[in-house]
Amino acid sequence: MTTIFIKGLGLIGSSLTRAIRKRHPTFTIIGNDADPQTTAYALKHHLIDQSTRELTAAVAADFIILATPVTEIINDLQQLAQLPLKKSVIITDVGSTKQAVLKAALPLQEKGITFIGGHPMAGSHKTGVTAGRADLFENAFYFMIKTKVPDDAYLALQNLLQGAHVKWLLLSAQEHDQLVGQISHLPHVIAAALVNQTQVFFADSPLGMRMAAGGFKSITRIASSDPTMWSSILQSNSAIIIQQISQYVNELQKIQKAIMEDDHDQIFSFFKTAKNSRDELGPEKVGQLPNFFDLFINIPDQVGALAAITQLLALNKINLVNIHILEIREDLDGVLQLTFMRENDRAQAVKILTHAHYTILRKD
Ligand SMILES: NC(=O)c1ccc[n+]([C@@H]2O[C@H](COP(=O)([O-])OP(=O)(O)OC[C@H]3O[C@@H](n4cnc5c(N)ncnc54)[C@H](O)[C@@H]3O)[C@@H](O)[C@H]2O)c1
Ligand SMILES: O=C(O)C(=O)C[C@]1(C(=O)O)C=C[C@@H](O)C=C1
Repeated sequence: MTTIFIKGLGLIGSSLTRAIRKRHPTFTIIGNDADPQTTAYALKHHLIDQSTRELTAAVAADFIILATPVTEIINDLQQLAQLPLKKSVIITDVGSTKQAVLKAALPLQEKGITFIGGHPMAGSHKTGVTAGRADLFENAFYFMIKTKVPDDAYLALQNLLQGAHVKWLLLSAQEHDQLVGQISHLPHVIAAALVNQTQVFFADSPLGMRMAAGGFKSITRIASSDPTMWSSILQSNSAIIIQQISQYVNELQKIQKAIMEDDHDQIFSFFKTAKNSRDELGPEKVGQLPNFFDLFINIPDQVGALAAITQLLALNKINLVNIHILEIREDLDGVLQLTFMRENDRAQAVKILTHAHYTILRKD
């Protein structure tokens, strides 16, 4: 009997358990998450077989998967080194930075325990167990970090995650952090900085940002990502990201200078060079953007208002992936973001909620 212990049943952890379940239905999955609602959901939907609040439950495992924010992964690797784990266990993580994680895994490796740093290059700005899906990683790259482990350990991990249908790529922790610093961490900093600067720009006319069309929304989608996760990522890849921010600021200064000098050729070449590179990437290679469908509605500032909406959707068998209150001020209505997996679910929800006299604000 193969036993998996997984800590962190959010977007990534629950997507992995879903993929493992598909390929290895007989494996026992023990789940650990700080949020009791998450473990309850995971049990109810058979994503895990047992839930536990204790890391010590990992001693029974053949595979341990750490899928919490990076700082927590680092913490757990240190704790795991103190436990009497199975000699044959394979430990892996999904954290978005790898040098700091590998450093924290050293005490385990010194004890002869196999640790393989991992990172699926797919995800979303959505979080939590309800946003997870078995096909989240399909055709995405999945980085594995080169370490001194028995060759068959890589194969065993790949076999475990076969149901995720990823493209495996082996690289060093340093190469990994440089690469994802540029193509993932820096873009998240830029998106958040742009939203913050826009917010300041419109400080006296708060409606300004709401006028934004496709351009602003495309470049800032990832500014909706989880602040806990992203603080953890930047703090564990600080030296690299500091350098990459400087190089980006240089690029902005170049275009600022060209505009100040009214240098048409420089301005044209700035956009032309970018267009050529971006066009080469092609939409099909841009990575996994899961098709989530958002609906924004007014929610009255009344006790039970949220429950009334979720009950209405549940009664009509409409599956919600995520629910998020965006604004709620005393005595004023708030904005509720409802996320659906399928466009049809959202269309049904619009019909039902309109019929129940809720105001639909927008669909994204
Ligand atoms: N979101 C992405 O796009 C993406 C992609 C690849 C890798 N990652 C990495 O995957 C990891 C998880 O990210 P996610 O997007 O699934 O986040 P998430 O917020 O959806 O899930 C994290 C889960 O961990 C739980 N958790 C947090 N602290 C905990 C603790 N101390 N003990 C037990 N459970 C705890 C949370 O309750 C939550 O269920 C992060 O390390 C992140 O860097 C994220
Ligand atoms: O699609 C998104 O929203 C993501 O941000 C996914 C994304 C990224 O592409 O930067 C985010 C963090 C990861 O570690 C890997 C993937």
